[in-house]
Amino acid sequence: MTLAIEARRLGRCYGQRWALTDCDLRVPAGRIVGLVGPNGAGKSTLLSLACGLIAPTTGSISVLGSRPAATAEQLARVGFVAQDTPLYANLSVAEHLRLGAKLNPRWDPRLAHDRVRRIGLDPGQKAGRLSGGQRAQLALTLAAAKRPELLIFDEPLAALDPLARRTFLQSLMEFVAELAATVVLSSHLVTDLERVCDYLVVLAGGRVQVAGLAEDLLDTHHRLIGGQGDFDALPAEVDIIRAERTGRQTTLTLRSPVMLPYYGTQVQRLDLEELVLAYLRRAEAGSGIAAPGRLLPTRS
Ligand SMILES: Nc1ncnc2c1ncn2[C@@H]1O[C@H](COP(=O)(O)OP(=O)(O)OP(=O)(O)O)[C@@H](O)[C@H]1O
Repeated sequence: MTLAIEARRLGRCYGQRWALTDCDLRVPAGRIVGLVGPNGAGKSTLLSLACGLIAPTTGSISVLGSRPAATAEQLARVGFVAQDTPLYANLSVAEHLRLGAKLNPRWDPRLAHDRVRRIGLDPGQKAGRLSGGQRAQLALTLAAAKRPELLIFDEPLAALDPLARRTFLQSLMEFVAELAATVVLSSHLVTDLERVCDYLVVLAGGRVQVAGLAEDLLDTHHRLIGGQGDFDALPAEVDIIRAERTGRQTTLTLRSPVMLPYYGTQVQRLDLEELVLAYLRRAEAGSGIAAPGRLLPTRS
């Protein structure tokens, strides 16, 4: 399997503070990847490592099979749009395209010009006068016209209103279909990304909490609702992500690679938001959940 990003025991420290710890990831190529996590989770740090803007403190990362930013050719294979869509305020849209053509060996002028026309940007307009949505579209155009194999966006939706978000994601999907590239998008909210992402990485507290194909994650995570003693004998391979008790009722959110044959309990599927929230709550609690035998009430 071709990997877009492979990280092994990856860590990054700023001064005394670890922003990313023990990160193991194998992100397959050809996917639209959602990198989700709260403020300070380490998303920008991971993406900056993937682009070669910063170096690992521990472990290693490879992107499309090579060390990030190792060569000019490797740089050309990766497009990166940092947070706040950095553009030159005093340059016009057309000047941005000319600059892109000069700096990028694989630049596709047709794609860039067609796209600017389609989204109705005035080529003479200075970037500093564009709206947030227009800036995001210009940044997307510049990154895509590089014809990268991997396109990375750090929180591209944060400054956009709901309509601009939709338009941006729609444009992104068009580009993805045209470029056949792997795309990584980060966000605080999985709801921003769930319509477009087919692979999910949840980061919290500088650690990867869960990663995988969205459909596999949905197939292997469930909520079980039952009474005391209903869950005494969970299979060993079950990972309890979250346990809540109200009165006599116990609700477990768990990951199980096997079918759960529990009679007398309700088994519910989770949506992606519920799944991500369960992992974020577990990370916030700081510990992970104890092994089932220790956590669950014993049958009397
Ligand atoms: N250049 C830096 N110097 C010192 N600490 C940093 C630096 N960059 C990030 N950090 C710290 O590393 C941790 C992770 O930050 P990072 O920006 O990677 O998280 P994030 O998930 O992208 O957050 P946000 O969603 O708020 O942008 C935070 O505690 C942050 O304060």
